[in-house]
Amino acid sequence: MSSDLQQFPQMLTVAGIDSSGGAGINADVATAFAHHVYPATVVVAVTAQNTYGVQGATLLDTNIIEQQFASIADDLAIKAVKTGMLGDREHVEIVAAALAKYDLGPIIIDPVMVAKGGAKLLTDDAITAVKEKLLPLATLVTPNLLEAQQLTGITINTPADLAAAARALQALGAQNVLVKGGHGAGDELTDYVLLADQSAFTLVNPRLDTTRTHGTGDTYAAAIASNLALGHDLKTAITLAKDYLYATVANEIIVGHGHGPLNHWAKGE
Ligand SMILES: Nc1ncnc2c1ncn2[C@@H]1O[C@H](COP(=O)(O)OP(=O)(O)OP(=O)(O)O)[C@@H](O)[C@H]1O
Ligand SMILES: Cc1ncc(COP(=O)(O)O)c(N)n1
Repeated sequence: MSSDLQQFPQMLTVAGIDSSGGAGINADVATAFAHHVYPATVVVAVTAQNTYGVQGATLLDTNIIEQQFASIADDLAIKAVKTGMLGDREHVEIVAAALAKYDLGPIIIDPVMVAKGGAKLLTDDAITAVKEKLLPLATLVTPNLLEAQQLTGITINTPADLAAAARALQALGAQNVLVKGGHGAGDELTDYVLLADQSAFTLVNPRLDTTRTHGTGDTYAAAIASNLALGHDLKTAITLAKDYLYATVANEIIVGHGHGPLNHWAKGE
């Protein structure tokens, strides 16, 4: 009986498709494969974009989104799930309801709001739904600095502000918090992690002089989800994901003419 066999590690990404292949579901699938994890996908949005920016976006009908969740939950053995671009309030609520309904393992919420080129990927009125419906389900939330400010109302200028914003995100219901520092100033980028047991640590790396950073946030969260699907604890999953992400930025590939995609093969194998 196949059900008696050990299932290959499986993760799920719930996000948008990027026609140019560098961000969203495309980045998540590439990241999962690089980790030898099998990726399933719930497509929420289809975007027309390239390395210059986002030219168009369509959110899918909510029925087909619910059906995708049901099809996957009926068959696969998902060990971790991550969300990315969800578009608007209605889609945030549909996704939150599905995440609450099915057991898909730890839930990583990447609260994607704005693309690198500046295009809005989440409507303003959806931010309340993210706070009220999604964050209480989050094993880990992974905002960048701007998203952390939007979600908490705290302006982040100092390390103390950063810690306060992370605590505020926990108060909103996220068990663990990773605030990404890619939008910070200076030669060093600092990610701040606050774990459920109230311990905190930072991950610091040099800022690489490159514009090829399309999909860094997606790749980071997908690598964390992949590591969790492989059985790592959360702290190890985050630390390994950060090493992987850095390698994907450091080992450039030349695709497109703007904010190019990452090198998801950077770690070899
Ligand atoms: N130029 C760079 N050099 C090295 N690391 C980088 C660089 N840019 C971003 N990173 C790393 O990528 C991670 C994600 O950064 P960022 O804060 O930009 O997330 P994000 O805004 O969610 O990403 P995205 O714009 O893809 O959604 C961080 O850990 C950051 O340190
Ligand atoms: C479908 C989709 N999801 C997420 C992003 C964010 O990635 P980035 O900020 O690197 O543009 C994106 N551009 N497109």
